[in-house]
Amino acid sequence: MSTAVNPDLLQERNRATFDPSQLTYFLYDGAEKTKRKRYIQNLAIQELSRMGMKQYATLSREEQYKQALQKHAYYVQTQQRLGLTDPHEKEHLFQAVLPCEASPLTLHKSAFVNTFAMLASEEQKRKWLPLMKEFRMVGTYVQTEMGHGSFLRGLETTATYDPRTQEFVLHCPTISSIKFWPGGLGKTSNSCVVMAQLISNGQKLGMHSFLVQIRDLDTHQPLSGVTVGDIGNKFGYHGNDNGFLKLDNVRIPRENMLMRHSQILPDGTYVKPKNDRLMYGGMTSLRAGIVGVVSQRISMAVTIAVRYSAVRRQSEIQPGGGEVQVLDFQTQQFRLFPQIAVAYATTIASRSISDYYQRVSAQIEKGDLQELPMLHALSAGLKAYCGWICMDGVEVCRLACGGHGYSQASGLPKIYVDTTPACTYEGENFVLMLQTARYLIKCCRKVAEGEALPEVMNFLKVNPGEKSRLDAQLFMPQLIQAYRHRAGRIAQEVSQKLQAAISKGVNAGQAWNSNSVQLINAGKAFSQLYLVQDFAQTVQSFGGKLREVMEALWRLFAVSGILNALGDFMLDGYISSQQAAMLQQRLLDLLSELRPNAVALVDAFDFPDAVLDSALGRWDGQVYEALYDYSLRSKLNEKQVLDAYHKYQRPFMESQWKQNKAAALTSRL
Ligand SMILES: CCC/C=C/C(=O)SCCNC(=O)CCNC(=O)[C@H](O)C(C)(C)COP(=O)([O-])OP(=O)([O-])OC[C@H]1O[C@@H](n2cnc3c(N)ncnc32)[C@H](O)[C@@H]1OP(=O)([O-])[O-]
Ligand SMILES: Cc1cc2nc3c(=O)[nH]c(=O)nc-3n(C[C@H](O)[C@H](O)[C@H](O)COP(=O)(O)OP(=O)(O)OC[C@H]3O[C@@H](n4cnc5c(N)ncnc54)[C@H](O)[C@@H]3O)c2cc1C
Repeated sequence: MSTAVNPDLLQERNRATFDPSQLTYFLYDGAEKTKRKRYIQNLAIQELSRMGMKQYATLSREEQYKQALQKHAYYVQTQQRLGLTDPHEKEHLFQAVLPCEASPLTLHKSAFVNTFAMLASEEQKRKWLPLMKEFRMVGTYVQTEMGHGSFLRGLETTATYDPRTQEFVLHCPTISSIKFWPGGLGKTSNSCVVMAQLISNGQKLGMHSFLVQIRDLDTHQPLSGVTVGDIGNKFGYHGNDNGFLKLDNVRIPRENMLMRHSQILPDGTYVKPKNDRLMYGGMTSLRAGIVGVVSQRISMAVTIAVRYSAVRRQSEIQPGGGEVQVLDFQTQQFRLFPQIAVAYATTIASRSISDYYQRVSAQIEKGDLQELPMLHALSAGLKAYCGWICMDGVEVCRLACGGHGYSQASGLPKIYVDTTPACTYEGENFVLMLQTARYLIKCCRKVAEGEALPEVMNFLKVNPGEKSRLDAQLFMPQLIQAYRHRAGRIAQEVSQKLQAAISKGVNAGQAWNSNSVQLINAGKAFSQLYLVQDFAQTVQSFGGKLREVMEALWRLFAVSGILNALGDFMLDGYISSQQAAMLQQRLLDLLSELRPNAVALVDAFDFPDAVLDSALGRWDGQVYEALYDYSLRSKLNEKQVLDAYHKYQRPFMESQWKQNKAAALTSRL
């Protein structure tokens, strides 16, 4: 394969008006840390290549599972060998080892060990954490059942305390109570944190967590009373053995209930937690983390699509003027540039929600639960909103690559199937957004009662007759104010509708359901406002040329967000039709303004080729060579004439000939 860089890509890089390495340093916290990231990733990529790892897309499901295990083992061992302690460095390594390749061991640390550490008492941690950390216990987080995932209070698996033996009896009483979906459960885990309804002294005490061993630690055979296995092929995620688990009167010692927040005493007496939502802490942590996962996925997808669009030449703009880079079509820019903006906006939001999570967790550790509701509302809303826009964005990128985007060689199907479940796992997005809306409605009531709100919620104090002062300059404060007004107006309006329905005697549940489409819209508007504000704040920290480019990108994010939900902004007359027309024109101007920097903006993400795993998104732009090479490696090309030809195709063809011969004979008679 040629080693030269495609001349179109070279020219794109030369015409950029800013230095992309400045942006790379922003993303990876400086030049030194960027260098270190590159060292770690290159090392892993080279070592894995020497170990003979195969391209994910060319493997069968079983092979994907096996290779994911092999790679995950390499990931943990390399972490240890390099003495990595910084979580970012671990993430860089992980990205290079398992890029969008689901691993059966992912949940061991992120969900099993972390949830255990959050919910176990100090004594329990002393006993079990070492076994978990040295992978003697390999585990996952087992909550969802066949019949219930969203509505946790509906879970049916029971943990009944038996004071005579001081044990819990874990039992799945119905087919719908079989645990279903947990990652790594089917074949890999020997232990798990199980969520079950606690029953003691005949009292139902709600959902609690239990440490349950499901397989023998040496033979790996399922223990007595345990039926466990893989749930079968899915939409994607094939490296992961998402599993089912049926517990049939399985007994575990009393000490296996995770007792940090609530306890069962030996005689069966129940000690309540300070706040029963603390049990949900593991989910909150994962939701905050998912914003980072999906932002990485859209960043990868848009890198591929923009580089490919710079290399791909097809059709003429000027008849006879020669074929142009497809990136020069306004429609291509209209599809792709907002995705670059989404990639940066969500990356920035992922950092701030992660910082906020750390801050509030530290307060919770000290017993201060004041910010828990806000953390829940924000992590749920951002997980859902960013999940949606990143999933949609990945698909936009795939479609923008035309036919080749449909090939696994593009890397885009692999990214898509790895992004889309983020809209379902860790809380189905609509369900989560309704939780955010629940918080917004509570805040609206506070406004009505004249109570103080947290600073970030002050947008709910809406000025009803307000008109936008937006003009063609697209000043930051006016754009942000548009989002504040819209989010406040929608939340207040739906809050009033709920109040009105309730005062007419409609019960609260019915009133909620009848307004839930608008409640979702309120949650989205709030989450979008958060992204717009957060992105704006970051842009203001840049200087020089970089600031100019990032301000244009921010404006594109803000303007396209308004245009995509124009009704929301115009319904109460806040934005006039003249302003809407002005925004439509300014959006097109922004596309032209950003055009020279499109490639530099995606280059700044600094994804190695092995991470993108894409014939279309290669750094050197040699896409046709890579596509052809991928095709030649197709398993179907291993033989010139396949067995299937002799077994099915030829007999079928011959049967058709015979039929036709018979028909010809009949017609002659
Ligand atoms: C890598 C892939 C790994 C995947 C793993 C998985 O998928 S694992 C499986 C992932 N599965 C899922 O994610 C399942 C999704 N489902 C759920 O999380 C819950 O069923 C629910 C939150 C939807 C409702 O729960 P519910 O019926 O108990 O609650 P309710 O509506 O009656 O509200 C009661 C109060 O609780 C509050 N509150 C709620 N959550 C939290 C929290 N985390 N923190 C703090 N607070 C929270 C709420 O604000 C409300 O406060 P208020 O207003 O009364 O002061
Ligand atoms: C790849 C993957 C990995 C997973 N990993 C794990 C894991 O490790 N551990 C684990 O325990 N689980 C896991 N899950 C399960 C996952 O958490 C659940 O599927 C998820 O929480 C959604 O629940 P559900 O399947 O019951 O959806 P449902 O609730 O049945 O959703 C169906 C529809 O009903 C709607 N709906 C439900 N309730 C409401 C409501 N109150 N208001 C409005 N609409 C509603 C939803 O919006 C959705 O449109 C995983 C799932 C996937 C796909």
